[in-house]
Amino acid sequence: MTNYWDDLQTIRKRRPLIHHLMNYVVMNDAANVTLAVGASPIMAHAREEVEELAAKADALYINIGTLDDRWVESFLLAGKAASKNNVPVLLDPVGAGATGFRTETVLRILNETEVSVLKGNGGEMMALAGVAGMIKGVDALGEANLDVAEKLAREYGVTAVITGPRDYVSDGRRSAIVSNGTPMLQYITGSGCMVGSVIASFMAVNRDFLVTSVEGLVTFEVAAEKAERRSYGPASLKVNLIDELYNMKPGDYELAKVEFKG
Ligand SMILES: Nc1ncnc2c1ncn2[C@@H]1O[C@H](COP(=O)(O)OP(=O)(O)O)[C@@H](O)[C@H]1O
Ligand SMILES: Cc1ncsc1CCOP(=O)(O)O
Ligand SMILES: [Mg+2]
Repeated sequence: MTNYWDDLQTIRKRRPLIHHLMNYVVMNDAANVTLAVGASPIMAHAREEVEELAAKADALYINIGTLDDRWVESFLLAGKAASKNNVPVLLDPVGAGATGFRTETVLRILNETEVSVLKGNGGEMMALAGVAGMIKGVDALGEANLDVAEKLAREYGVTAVITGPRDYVSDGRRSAIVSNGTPMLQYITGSGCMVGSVIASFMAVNRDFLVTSVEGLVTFEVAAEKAERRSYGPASLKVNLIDELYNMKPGDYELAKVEFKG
């Protein structure tokens, strides 16, 4: 089912264009991570150009992290243009549940555009499933579970990806749990945003979104595990992580810890 290495090679060969509407905090890191896996990032959120770019991209990544009214207009314009042109969309609901504006914006994007993958941390995804109080700003206060991923997948017609110590993935029919990664990822701002860039790069070359979600999670997290061995703390982890993504080898995928269900 998953063919990590073949899909990574396809990314490196085709260099798909990944249009990001990415928050200001993580914009530079997400671009570097996208380049390191072999795809081609553009970070663009002006309403004057997002439709044109999203329509021609190989995947669209909407991350609401530093939203305001103008960004929201751009999210919807880009999402609709992508949907109309069969471009897959990944949505990261950063801080959903922390404010009404964030939750409402996520629900508008889900209702008005064709989102393929909804990826958030445990607190954000629990909030979207109707469980309040598990988010502080952009950080989760606890873990979710596979039932929540299945519920969200069915309710919104998406592949739901809930990140955390273990990642829960479901398309409503099939599910998977990914147990790679390292706790030190919690000390880098944007680790969730960056794994989104890797998943979006896989979505650009394979339309089985349960598979591409697992491929993106495993690629990012195995690279993080390797990077941690050479890192003194979070700052060097981030640098080493980009290097390890760039240097992924077929044998690295033997470290994948994935349990498929259904
Ligand atoms: N305790 C942990 N152990 C291993 N990996 C983790 C841990 N916490 C987070 N991760 C990994 O870090 C990345 C970001 O996840 P998370 O921290 O949930 O997102 P966010 O940064 O959006 O809050 C994911 O790849 C996730 O699997
Ligand atoms: C700190 C912060 N504030 C607004 S967006 C952002 C980055 C969030 O990144 P992540 O969701 O990967 O933790
Ligand atoms: Mg996040």
